[in-house]
Amino acid sequence: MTMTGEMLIGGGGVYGKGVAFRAVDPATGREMEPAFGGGTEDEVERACALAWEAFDIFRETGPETRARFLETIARRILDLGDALVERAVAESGLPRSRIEGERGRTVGQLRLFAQVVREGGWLDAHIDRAQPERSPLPRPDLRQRHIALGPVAVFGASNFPLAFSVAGGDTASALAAGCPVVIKAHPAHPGTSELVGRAIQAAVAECRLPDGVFSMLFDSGHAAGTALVADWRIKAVGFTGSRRGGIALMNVAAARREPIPVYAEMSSVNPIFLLPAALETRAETLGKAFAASLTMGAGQFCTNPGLVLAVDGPGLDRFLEAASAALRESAAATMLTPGIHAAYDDGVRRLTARSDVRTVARGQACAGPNQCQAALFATDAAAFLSDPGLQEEVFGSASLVVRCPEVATMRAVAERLEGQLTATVHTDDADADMARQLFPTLERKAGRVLFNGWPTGVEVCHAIVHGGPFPATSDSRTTSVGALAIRRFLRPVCYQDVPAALLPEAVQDGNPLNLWRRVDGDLQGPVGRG
Ligand SMILES: NC(=O)c1ccc[n+]([C@@H]2O[C@H](COP(=O)([O-])OP(=O)(O)OC[C@H]3O[C@@H](n4cnc5c(N)ncnc54)[C@H](O)[C@@H]3O)[C@@H](O)[C@H]2O)c1
Ligand SMILES: O=CCCC(=O)C(=O)O
Repeated sequence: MTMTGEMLIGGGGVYGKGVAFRAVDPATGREMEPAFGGGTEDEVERACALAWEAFDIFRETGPETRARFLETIARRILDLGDALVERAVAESGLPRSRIEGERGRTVGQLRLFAQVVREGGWLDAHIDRAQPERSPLPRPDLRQRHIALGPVAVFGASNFPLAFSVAGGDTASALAAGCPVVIKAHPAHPGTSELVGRAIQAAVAECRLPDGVFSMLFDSGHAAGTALVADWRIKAVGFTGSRRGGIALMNVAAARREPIPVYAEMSSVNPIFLLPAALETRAETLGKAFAASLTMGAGQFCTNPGLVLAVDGPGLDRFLEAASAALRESAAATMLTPGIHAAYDDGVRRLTARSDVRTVARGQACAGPNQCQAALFATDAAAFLSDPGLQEEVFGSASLVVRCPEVATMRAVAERLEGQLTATVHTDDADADMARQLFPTLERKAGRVLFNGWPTGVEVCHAIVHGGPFPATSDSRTTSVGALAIRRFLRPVCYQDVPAALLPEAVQDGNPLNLWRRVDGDLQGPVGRG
């Protein structure tokens, strides 16, 4: 498939009339062909109009049609073969093995949502039948199902050019819910975006869905994205990126005549709590494994372990020695964009310059442009507690260790932390009481609480939560990864005394979709399904 630099609007390709830009290979600093035409308000308007036109038809497609559509996207992404992998590697600086793994995750994610759509649990069908004889007042016939919210604007992330981008979790869950998607492609990987976008466009045509089910816009600035979120036809937003970008879009959404939900995943330092007995028994193993998690993918994971808390003493010293030794061996790695690299270097410089923060170790020196040289810092709890600036994420392989005088201080620090995607505890049996005391705080602070593991590497499944209180996300009630993500793009509708001929299938008497439903308070199973 050749790249044209065109945006995809409905079934067609349109070369944007706005400012053109090229992708940059961060490993060489060179610009790549072709030039991508930036979107203007006219093109945003056209994409939103088509999405709105498609909405009522798409949202009422049956579960089987939508599931097949998601599976068709998955197949067409795989059909792109090596061309997709090569372009994604060149645009992101990520190694081939990582991109191949991410492609598998993206395809698996689409297939998971196909299964979710087929099962129909997301419809959440309830029926409370009429009780005309009830006294003192009769009860009307009441039925409830969930429907799609409307067209969704998705902002692809820079750090997962496949799994969190054009056909990533936000797009997959919105399409699964029955929402048309208008994606604002990330300018760091426009070629990858065009390839994947064309695969989705082809799947729309193959499944004979309305053209407006999917559109994709380019813009290296913010105008097209802002106009998209402001458009009255857009009813929700999915975003992964910086805190500043997420908050800017939340403000645009809140200022609309009809405010809409923004599901923004933004910033998290993913604290690691090393409890004393765990440190005592395996400080060296923990130090080495921590360094591996910290440097994975040049640290460009929102789950990167950017903060470590432990009680000061010989166990922590051994941990730091092992982590430092591993970090000193770690090669510098190419970051996603020159901008992200500059932000990393700035963050590291800021920490290095502080008198209350010590540089414990650095990775190997950079050997090429835009490389991340890993950095490990240490401070004490008093300094950390006195300056909220020390909680700020430095996106990349940088982490701060906080030396605490006692376990109670670890808990006090935990209480002061901002919302997080993850919180991790390393324990041994002898730490059980301390872990129990920490637990309620960690549940309040994070979307995922892990024991004796590392936060990088999110499983895509039913039980996962990739979310958390602000600023990890803008809405802690949900997740951007896993089956639950579909709920973000649905809302309940109640049908009161609606004639049988007008009732949607999910709440018709004969249960034609064969769903689990609650009828007059009793959970009733579908025929032939366990
Ligand atoms: N939490 C995460 O998973 C995560 C992932 C990637 C980057 N980041 C952070 O974000 C920084 C920049 O990286 P990035 O370019 O991927 O994120 P970003 O937030 O700058 O951009 C993400 C997307 O949002 C758009 N956007 C940003 N600000 C906007 C605004 N004010 N109005 C309209 N649209 C806007 C961008 O054009 C892009 O499409 C990194 O250095 C890192 O700190 C965090
Ligand atoms: O960067 C955000 C997502 C992180 C992730 O999916 C992972 O750790 O696997």
